Amino acid sequence: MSIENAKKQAGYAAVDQNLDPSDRIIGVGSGSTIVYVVERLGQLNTKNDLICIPTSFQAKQLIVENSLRLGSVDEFTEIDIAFDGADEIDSNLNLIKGGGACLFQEKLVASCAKRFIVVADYRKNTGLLGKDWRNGVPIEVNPLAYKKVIKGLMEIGGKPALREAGASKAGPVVTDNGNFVIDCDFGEVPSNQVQSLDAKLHSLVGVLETGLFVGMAKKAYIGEEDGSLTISKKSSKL
Ligand SMILES: O=C(CO)[C@H](O)[C@H](O)COP(=O)(O)O
Repeated sequence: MSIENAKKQAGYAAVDQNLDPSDRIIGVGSGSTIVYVVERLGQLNTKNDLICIPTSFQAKQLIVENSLRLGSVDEFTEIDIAFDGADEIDSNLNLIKGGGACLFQEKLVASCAKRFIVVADYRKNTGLLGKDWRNGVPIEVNPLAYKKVIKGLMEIGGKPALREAGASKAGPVVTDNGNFVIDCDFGEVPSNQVQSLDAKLHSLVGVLETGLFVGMAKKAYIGEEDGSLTISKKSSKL
């Protein structure tokens, strides 16, 4: 089974098994796995009843390309269900997100959602944040504050790096919100320390949002290498 098929399996099953007939306002995450969620939403007979809330420019394009109705999070602050990908998932369904630099809008939409469902392929489900995702925790920062935030991150024991755009643009990545992203390596972060790390990051002036999603996900749909599906649930929230 290819990685692409694992993503598709997770995306389709997440929609089929979680979308209730009464759900109207749907949060749409970003990345390559969410493509299959939106594809599935676009196949529904009831698609015209749904209003989809994007988390990025990419998500907006996906919604429009699949002939779904587009809404905005400043119009709908109560979202029935949101779907999104993840860069790494721990055993308590804490997440690292922001590999695609969309973490602020992703967290905003997830925070508005009654149910937040993660879709991913098997490489993401490591059980421990920082285990295989070695790029660090993505942190969105105001450009004026980036040097000060880098200093603060080093003081709390991280190894920060300003995310560079690479071959497509000279200089740093600029988010959909006009900010920079700092990726900060903290090594492996045990589940019971994710929340306190997130709080430390938020205490730095200039940090808009972090890619640590603590206790937000209700379920994770993981497409496995052998073609099977794993569904992880957060027991306390179900
Ligand atoms: O957080 C994200 C973007 O900011 C993505 O959801 C995350 O990077 C996962 O992407 P993919 O589905 O392509 O693996």
